[in-house]
Amino acid sequence: MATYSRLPGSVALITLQNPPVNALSAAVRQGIVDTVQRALKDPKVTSVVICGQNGKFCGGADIREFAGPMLGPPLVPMIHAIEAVDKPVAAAIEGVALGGGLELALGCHYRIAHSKALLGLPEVTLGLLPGAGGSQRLPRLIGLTAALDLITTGRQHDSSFFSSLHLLCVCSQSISSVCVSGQSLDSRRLSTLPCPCPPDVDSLLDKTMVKVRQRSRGALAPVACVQALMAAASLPYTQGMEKERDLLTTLFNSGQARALQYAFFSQRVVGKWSLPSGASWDNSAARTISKAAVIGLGTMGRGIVVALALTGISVVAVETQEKQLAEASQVVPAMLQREAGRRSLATPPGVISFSSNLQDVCEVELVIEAVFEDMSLKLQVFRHLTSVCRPGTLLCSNTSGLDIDRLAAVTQSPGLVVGMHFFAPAHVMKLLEVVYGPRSSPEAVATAMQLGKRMGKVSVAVGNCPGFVGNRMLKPYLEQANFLLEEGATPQQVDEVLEEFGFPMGVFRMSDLSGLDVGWRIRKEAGLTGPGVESTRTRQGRRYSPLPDQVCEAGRLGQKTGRGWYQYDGPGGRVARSDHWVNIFLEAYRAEHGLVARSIAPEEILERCLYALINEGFNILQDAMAAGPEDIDAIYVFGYGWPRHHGGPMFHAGQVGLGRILERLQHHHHNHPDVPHLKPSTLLRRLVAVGSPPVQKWREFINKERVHSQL
Ligand SMILES: CCCCCCCCCCCCC[C@H](O)CC(=O)SCCNC(=O)CCNC(=O)[C@H](O)C(C)(C)COP(=O)(O)OP(=O)(O)OC[C@H]1O[C@@H](n2cnc3c(N)ncnc32)[C@H](O)[C@@H]1OP(=O)(O)O
Repeated sequence: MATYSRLPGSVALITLQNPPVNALSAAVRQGIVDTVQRALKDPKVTSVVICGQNGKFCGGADIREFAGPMLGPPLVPMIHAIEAVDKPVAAAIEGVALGGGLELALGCHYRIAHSKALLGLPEVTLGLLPGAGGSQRLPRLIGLTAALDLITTGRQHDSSFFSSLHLLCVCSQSISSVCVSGQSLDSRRLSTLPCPCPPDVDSLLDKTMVKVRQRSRGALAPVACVQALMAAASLPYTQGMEKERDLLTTLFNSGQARALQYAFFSQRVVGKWSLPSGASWDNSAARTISKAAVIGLGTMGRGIVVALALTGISVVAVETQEKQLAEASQVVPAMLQREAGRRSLATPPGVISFSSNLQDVCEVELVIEAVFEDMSLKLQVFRHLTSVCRPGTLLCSNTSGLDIDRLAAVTQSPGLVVGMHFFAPAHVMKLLEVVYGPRSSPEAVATAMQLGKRMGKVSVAVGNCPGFVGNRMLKPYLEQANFLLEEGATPQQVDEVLEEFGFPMGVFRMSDLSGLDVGWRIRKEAGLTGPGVESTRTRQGRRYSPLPDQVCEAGRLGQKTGRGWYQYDGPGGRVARSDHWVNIFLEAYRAEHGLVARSIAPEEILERCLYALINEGFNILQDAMAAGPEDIDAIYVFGYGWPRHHGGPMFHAGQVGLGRILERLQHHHHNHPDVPHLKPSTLLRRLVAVGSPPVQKWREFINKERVHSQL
């Protein structure tokens, strides 16, 4: 709703009220219409100020309402009516003015903002465009060039940025004196102004279109944003508004908008974590950490040190290898300085001290072990930590998939052990998997989750199983990609299909980037390859592709060696080029194993890679290793490059249709009975059997099934 009050003198104050961000719900819009009418009718009122309750102007249209029928007064005519009134109306912006909130402010005649307020038009991140006149008014106020950048990226800025673009008036006169002076409002109505364009407007629009298509492959909204701004640059306001409405209608009805809005809410749902034990975000107290330590200063460890220091935590950075320590003590402060310069930090960065002595962690409250991915080494470190740390210190491991409970078992307080699985580069990547073992205490989980939030991460609580959630699902995906090579595909073909779907990198380019030896080492540890293991295509009772092992054995470890599934300009090269060696190698491999190459359709490539991954997601939900589909989807969007406009693997399954996913998995499993990952999960079958409920209902369904022991 919106409340009306009269300030001393002749100013009417309208306050938007819809906690927590005063989103423009039907009730708020109705409140605005009613209170503006009241102000207009009151002869004593000569000017109007619109503000938001609790220090927040407005977070935009109420996204929750997008799922249902549009009720209440529509936004576009409401804003237009405000712009048209003959009493000056000012938006007084505190906190945020985003999306429809900023569009409302653009319909006002004046805008005043608190220096810390954040403003922007982030609709593109929700698969939309600023559809309440924003795409037409903003360029008329700040010019086409600046508007293109703001609207196609959805970037938010503080008020000093917008003051410099003259979006805000630094009011030397009060609103009431504007009225008293009888200044005409004509020039304050943005819809009446021409759109300032640079001389090379066509080239600017063309270049922006190319850029947005490259940046977010397959995404509709950025393209529609450019089209709306083309209209602003070339058409009168009324026709521009028609174009805005048409584009918005198309976007609204697209699956992409639904996917992006789901992604917005799933990011928030995962913060409200719960464990099978009943412990949850609202019943578990977190400790506030001010001193931490990181053990191991390889790539991951260095990033973690920086991520911690950026939050103001002081860090003891330990590395026992002298050479590595010397290098890290040069590199890490520079990384920290660079990162601190990029962000506006609320507190100064924490102090980092470097040491080669594990004893130096004895005073810290939390330790993150980030040594080599080797269980015996990690066990050794945990044994040592439990003997040198103060009782009560939280011990965390950055393992990417090893058993947290085995590490906990060698400590004095297994309840204080959790996994904190960062993604490289750890100070940049948004995802953190917080892994709870059977003995991890709610306090330890809550502390790791809160620490992740402080570091600006999307933290997701996951259960302790090999590979946790992200890497466990990656396994069948990689496996299918390798099988496809055996059957006749090339790395480029597979990668192109996945990149066309929207992944920034296909599976083989991604493997080259991460280093092929990572998986090789894990497979050796699992006894799947290595000396003495027979070179067959069946291992440990299931189909196995030795292809990636053989590529490693040829000394091709990916970008770092200049050769992998592709060739590069040299070790560390970035540009992947197809390599004749790989084609010859694949042909020889197929000949050796009596395989006849066939032409494989892009649909089969996509289905086998994605549906195998999705199927594992259902198994993970069934095993209660993730609390709900939103957790899996957030992990894939924030950690594995899953295209956000496809929502996440589980959301995508719902959009494709669970029946269809089941049918295709059955088909592929029938063709490949020795591949267990293609066998449809029981949960998927159960969901199809009850009519394929929407993804938002799965959590409830799974919990009920569990109670009735159906899963
Ligand atoms: C069928 C064809 C029809 C076609 C025509 C239809 C015509 C319809 C006309 C529409 C016109 C379009 C209007 C406009 O252009 C569209 C928009 O405005 S879209 C919304 C744009 N705004 C945003 O994207 C802002 C999103 N929010 C944020 O970025 C952040 O929440 C924040 C505001 C910066 C605050 O951040 P934090 O303090 O960190 O808090 P949280 O993020 O955790 O949020 C707290 C709480 O609030 C909920 N929430 C936030 N914003 C909204 C919102 N806009 N609507 C609803 N709810 C919102 C959030 O989910 C959290 O909820 P909780 O998890 O606590 O339940």
